Formats: sequence, C-alpha cells, structure tokens
Amino acid sequence: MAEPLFTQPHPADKYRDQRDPILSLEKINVSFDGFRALTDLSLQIGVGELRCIIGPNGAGKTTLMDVITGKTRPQSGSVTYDQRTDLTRLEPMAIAQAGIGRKFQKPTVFEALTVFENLEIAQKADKSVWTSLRARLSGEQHDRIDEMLTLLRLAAERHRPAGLLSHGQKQFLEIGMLLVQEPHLLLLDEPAAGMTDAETEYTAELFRSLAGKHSLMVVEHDMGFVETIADHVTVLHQGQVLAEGSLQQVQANEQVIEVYLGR
Ligand SMILES: Nc1ncnc2c1ncn2[C@@H]1O[C@H](COP(=O)(O)OP(=O)(O)OP(=O)(O)O)[C@@H](O)[C@H]1O
Repeated sequence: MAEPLFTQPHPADKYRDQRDPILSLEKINVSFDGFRALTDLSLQIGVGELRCIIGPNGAGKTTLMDVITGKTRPQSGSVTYDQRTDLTRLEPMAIAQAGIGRKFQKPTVFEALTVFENLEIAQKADKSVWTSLRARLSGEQHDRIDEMLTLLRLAAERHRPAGLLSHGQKQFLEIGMLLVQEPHLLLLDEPAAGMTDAETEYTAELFRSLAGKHSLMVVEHDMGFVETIADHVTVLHQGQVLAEGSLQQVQANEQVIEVYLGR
C-alpha cells in the first residue's frame, strides 16, 4: 500500500492523490471600511504541497491566512477545505479541529512551563492547561512527544522552562506544538524570522521532510529561504495573485520584478 499522505489516516484518503486540492479559494473578496484587502482572489494548494506565498507589505498575505483560519470573514467567495468543507461557515475553533494549524510570526509558548509540558498541552488541545497536565499521557502520546523533541533538536531541553529557550528554539517548539496535533494543513507566517543561519537551514530541511505528510503554506520574505524550500510560489500584490509558478519563473516575471523584487 502507498504511504498515506497524512500522518493521521483520513477516510477520504483513498479518493485523492497529490494533484487534488487540500484547499481551494474561489473569488475571495475582503474589504475593511471600503479598502479592498483581497480582490477576487483564487488560489489552490495541493495535498502534500509546500507552497510559499510572497509579496510586498500590505499585499494581503496575513488577510489570506485570516480568511482560511476563520479570523476574517470574506464578503464573498468560498474557501473549500479537502474538497468538502466550506471554511467560511465554520468558527476558528472548528477550523483548527478540522486539521488546520497556524503559526504566527512571534512564538507564543507557555514560558513558565517546560518544553515537554508545552508539547503535552498542545497534544491535548481540547482540554484546559491544568486539566491536561493532570491527565496522564498514554505510552503512545509520550513516545510521540519524545519523537517530536528529537525531530526539533530539543531533547536536551525537555525539562527547561520554555521561557529560557533561544528565539529560534521557541520557534521550533511552537512548530512542534502544532505538529503533535497532527494537522493536515499548516499555515506558517515567516517561520524563519529571527533565526540563526543554522536554524534557518534546519527549518528548511524540516519543512521539506514534512511536505507530503502535511500540506504547508509558508508566508516568507526571505528569498534565500524560499529558494531552499519551495517548488511552487504564489506572488500576491494588492490583494490579488500577481504570478504563480516555480521561483525561477516568478523571479523572471516583469511585473513581479517591478512591484516586489526591485530592479
Ligand atoms: N483590520 C483591518 N482594518 C483595516 N485595514 C486592514 C485590516 N487588516 C489589514 N488591513 C489592510 O489590508 C491590507 C493587507 O494587509 P495584510 O496585513 O494582509 O498584508 P500583508 O501582505 O500581510 O503585509 P505584511 O507583509 O506587511 O505583513 C493592508 O493595506 C492593511 O493595512
């Protein structure tokens, strides 16, 4: 049997392959007091794909993530997840439970708790902090956290309060807090911001290894990082898709050079 595309087996797995969209946005419009942040935006992300979204400040990248996660409701358009669910009808909590995880640019970990406890709480995301710390972990859950600590190169830090980690380590911990929830689609906002060169390099390696098992949408300004991870790039400009294709293709696009890359 082919290796499943997702870490968590899904009833629909047998009907889909890598060409199918995990996410399909159709003609999304978002206005803030008359200002058009997204205009007729259509975009598809394939199952298991690693997509980078780039674009100048104010292009609509954050608004796009807000629409997918239910933080912002579009005035019109649809967001279809896994070919069945219209996310514009769901609350943010239901969207997260459906398998969409988001990481914001600034790490938000529980600083007073240990690295291990942070992962433990994330794994039992349906419970309150204290209920989840009191509930015993199953052997399988414990093993999953151990695996995650190794994957994130945080095994030696497991008993340290998260507040004492470096900025890059906090970023890794937060990525781990998403991964223990086994998301299908991960939305990551400038994940390499503030990381050292070695950490950035490892983040790229990590993301490449996650693609296929998860679908990833990464908003990034660092073109060097984009070059190392993405085979497919979407350029946003003034709330619309300006160009899409390989990094080489979009870098050669005259309009992209004009508005984003500079001459
Ligand atoms: N809540 C809001 N109210 C009014 N205008 C908003 C709101 N949120 C975003 N905007 C505007 O919508 C446009 C798109 O913003 P958005 O944050 O999505 O861009 P971005 O591509 O993420 O930019 P950056 O790279 O600077 O983070 C901007 O002009 C912004 O000022």
